[in-house]
Amino acid sequence: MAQKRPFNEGKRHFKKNKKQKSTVNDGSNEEVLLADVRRLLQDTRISEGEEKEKQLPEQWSEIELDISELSSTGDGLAEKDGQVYVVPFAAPGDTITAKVVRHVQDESYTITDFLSVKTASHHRTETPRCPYFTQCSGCQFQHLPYSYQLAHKRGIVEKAYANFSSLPSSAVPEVGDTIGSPLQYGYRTKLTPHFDAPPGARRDKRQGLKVKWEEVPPIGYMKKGTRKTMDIEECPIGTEAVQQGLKRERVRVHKEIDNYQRGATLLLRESTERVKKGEADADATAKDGESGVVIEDRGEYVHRKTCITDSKATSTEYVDDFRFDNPAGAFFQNNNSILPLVTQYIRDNILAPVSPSPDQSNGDSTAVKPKIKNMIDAYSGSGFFTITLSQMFSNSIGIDIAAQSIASANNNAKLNNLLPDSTKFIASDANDLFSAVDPSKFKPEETAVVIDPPRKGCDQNFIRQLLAYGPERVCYVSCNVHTQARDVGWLVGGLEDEEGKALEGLYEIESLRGFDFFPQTSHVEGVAVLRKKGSSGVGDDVRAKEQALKVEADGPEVGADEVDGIKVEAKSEGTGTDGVGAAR
Ligand SMILES: C[S@@+](CC[C@H](N)C(=O)[O-])C[C@H]1O[C@@H](n2cnc3c(N)ncnc32)[C@H](O)[C@@H]1O
Repeated sequence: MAQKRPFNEGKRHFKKNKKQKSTVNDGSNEEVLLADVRRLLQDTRISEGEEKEKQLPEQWSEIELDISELSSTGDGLAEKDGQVYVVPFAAPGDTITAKVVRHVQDESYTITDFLSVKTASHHRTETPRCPYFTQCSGCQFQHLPYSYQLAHKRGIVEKAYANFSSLPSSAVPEVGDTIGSPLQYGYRTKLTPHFDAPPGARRDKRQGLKVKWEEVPPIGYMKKGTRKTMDIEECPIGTEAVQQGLKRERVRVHKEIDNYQRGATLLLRESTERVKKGEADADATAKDGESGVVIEDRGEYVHRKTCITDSKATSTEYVDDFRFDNPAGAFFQNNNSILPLVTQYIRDNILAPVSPSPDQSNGDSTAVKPKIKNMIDAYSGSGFFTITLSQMFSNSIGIDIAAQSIASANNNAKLNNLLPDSTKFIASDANDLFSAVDPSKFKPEETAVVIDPPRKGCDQNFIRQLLAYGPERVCYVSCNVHTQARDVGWLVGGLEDEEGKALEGLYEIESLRGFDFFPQTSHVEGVAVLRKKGSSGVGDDVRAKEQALKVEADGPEVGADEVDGIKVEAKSEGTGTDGVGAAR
């Protein structure tokens, strides 16, 4: 049983009804967890003014906890005596033996380490495939059935909009079922395990000495709840080619460790060679079993999959029949198996809904000419959405701050036979985009905007400019549904301009759902489709904005690049880093 003593002896602990902190948030794990903790505490909170001395278990003591729910960060939550305990690798209904790690005094919650399951929940039905599950920080849900994971992720999207959008519930539609990943293990096309320098390496370097490796360090991922790297020999969420790459890289590092002067992050990125069956190089199939090559039968093609470890080498991925070539170290979506589902979903939803006319009773709505003919893909990376959606639009423009990604995007447009006068890419900060849009060429009522920013979401300035431009439709894709909810909240409910004056929101949420890009983890990719409020035509307010934008867009600036109605400052540098799954 847990030993108890007054936490922080001598101090009185009150359950306060204190004013909650601002929810203008950064979508960090801590903030998301806190929202769940506060909501759980609301049910147990004692009335204002009432005092209670809180007895909290000692640090590092063992306690038993009854898990009542899963947080949006993937942890089990247990409430006990007005304190919430955060327990990794748990399931609602479990009784868990856990170790107390840290009390977060001001917010009445305690971080614990998972030790063992005392009584198993009926949800705990799966045998984890990974031997490191419950130690490695990468996966949270290998003990839970996939249907449960998907339902939980729907709840994450619901809570994100309830906690972080600042919208009334009436403005948020029912969240759709989470679309599952066709592959639930063996899906991840990129892994980045790392190893640390030996103790004293910095001092040796400062003294000009060669770093001494007494032994090969652990090569893997962070151990849950620590800053230590744990040795990982296999990672079953990686694709077969990537897992083989992990084995080879481990052997190589073991041999070459003395050549390293510091710790390092290893890159394991799948690359695919597509060969038509029956054609000359189809003897590729004969290479099945060849070390490092994984053969996949893809109908009329054979896919030969290998693992690249040089970040500058080119990796190739096929999404349906679209081909994407990227430097292996650059950002590209990591779960290829779900990408055809997400692109098809966006194709089905991005245009204003069109009702088939009576002579189209077969439901073929393609004969109805949609009024939207332009697409702007802000945060385009190497063109994934621009290219997979471009056939739907007369003009598509992708913008990304990373010049390297834009170079790849231009190359990818060529590889997919897209015409340069209809699909273009520009290296620029998305924040500069809408102030430079010429609405006479890119009419807002004829334009849909796709947004797929990094985890931190959009800059407020970007949102203000998007509202000023006012495209007919917006499709917001995000690997962080909490910052997405915040940003969508501004697009729907408005925000302040730079002088603090209220800017009205222009949109309503048409649909909202998650896609499970990362099975076995608590991550969920959100897709929100927005339409202009009451839209079918162009209102006076939009016409006024068009007029204002025409004035702003008058005359090219020095050094500006003009591409068919969009004038932007070309940027020569960018991050180009992977914004997803920092643990790997
Ligand atoms: C999550 S990735 C999405 C990339 C692309 N949509 C895809 O699916 O491959 C986010 C992208 O935003 C870009 N980015 C980050 N900040 C930006 C900014 N201020 N303006 C334009 N692009 C930016 C990054 O370079 C990265 O390519």
